[in-house]
Amino acid sequence: MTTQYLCERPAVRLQQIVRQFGGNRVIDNLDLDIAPGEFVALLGASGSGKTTLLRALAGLDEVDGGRLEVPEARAAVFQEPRLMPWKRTWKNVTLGLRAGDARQRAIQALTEVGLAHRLEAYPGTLSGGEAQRVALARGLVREPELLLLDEPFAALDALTRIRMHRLIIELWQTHKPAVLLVTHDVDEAILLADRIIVLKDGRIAREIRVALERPRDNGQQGFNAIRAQLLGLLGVAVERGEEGAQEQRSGGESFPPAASRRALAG
Ligand SMILES: Nc1ncnc2c1ncn2[C@@H]1O[C@H](COP(=O)(O)OP(=O)(O)OP(=O)(O)O)[C@@H](O)[C@H]1O
Repeated sequence: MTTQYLCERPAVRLQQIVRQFGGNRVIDNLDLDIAPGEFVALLGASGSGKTTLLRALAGLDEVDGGRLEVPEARAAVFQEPRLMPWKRTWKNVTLGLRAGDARQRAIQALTEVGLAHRLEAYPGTLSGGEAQRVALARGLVREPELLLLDEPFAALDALTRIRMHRLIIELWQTHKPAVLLVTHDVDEAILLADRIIVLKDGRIAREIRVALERPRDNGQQGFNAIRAQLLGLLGVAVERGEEGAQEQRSGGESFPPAASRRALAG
């Protein structure tokens, strides 16, 4: 499948990307454009190549073929915050920045993620959600044109995850980087993304544009239809009536139906 070009100068342009391990072709002639400021979510079964693709975009891994155009200013946040335990919070944020106004910039980024009061704390004293916000601040401080997120909310409890969804949208709307979010969570993808890409065997199986108004919630009209479409594409059977029934019980975003909550966790 060939992705249509979205604009003259995309933030990301992948052409015929190939990545293989031994004889196993994990990314298979993949084409993808991401527009500046676009929020794209990547869904797919375990082993479909999501992390491999994200790591290539982050510059953490090579590709074996094809052409990869990415902005120099890019940052990645992973499922685990990857902080240096012996460095204070603000120092973790400034790692790799030139001195000068680094501390000021760290304070600003930490304030944006609601952690101005934790500047001097060591990572070991932070909650999981706080540590992940530090990781986000460390990304933000680099003013990335491309923000790569590999299941950054997966290890958090449901309420913290909801707060993080709101925060990420707020930060995205302020800074407008292009975002590529790898997730297993169908509802998370619909809540956050402009476009959802379903990856299968290292290829794009389908793209869905999410035209729902923001702020979004999973009770919104149109949400269920997109969810059903995605679950179908992902091969997750949902019993007739179960979706609606669960949604009525839970209401709001906080407790999405079990079928879509991490539907694809491997
Ligand atoms: N360094 C490696 N060496 C060998 N095989 C690898 C390597 N990295 C990834 N693979 C293989 O590539 C395939 C895709 O892996 P990848 O981690 O990209 O999938 P994924 O879609 O992110 O899966 P998950 O949802 O479980 O995280 C898997 O079959 C995996 O075993």
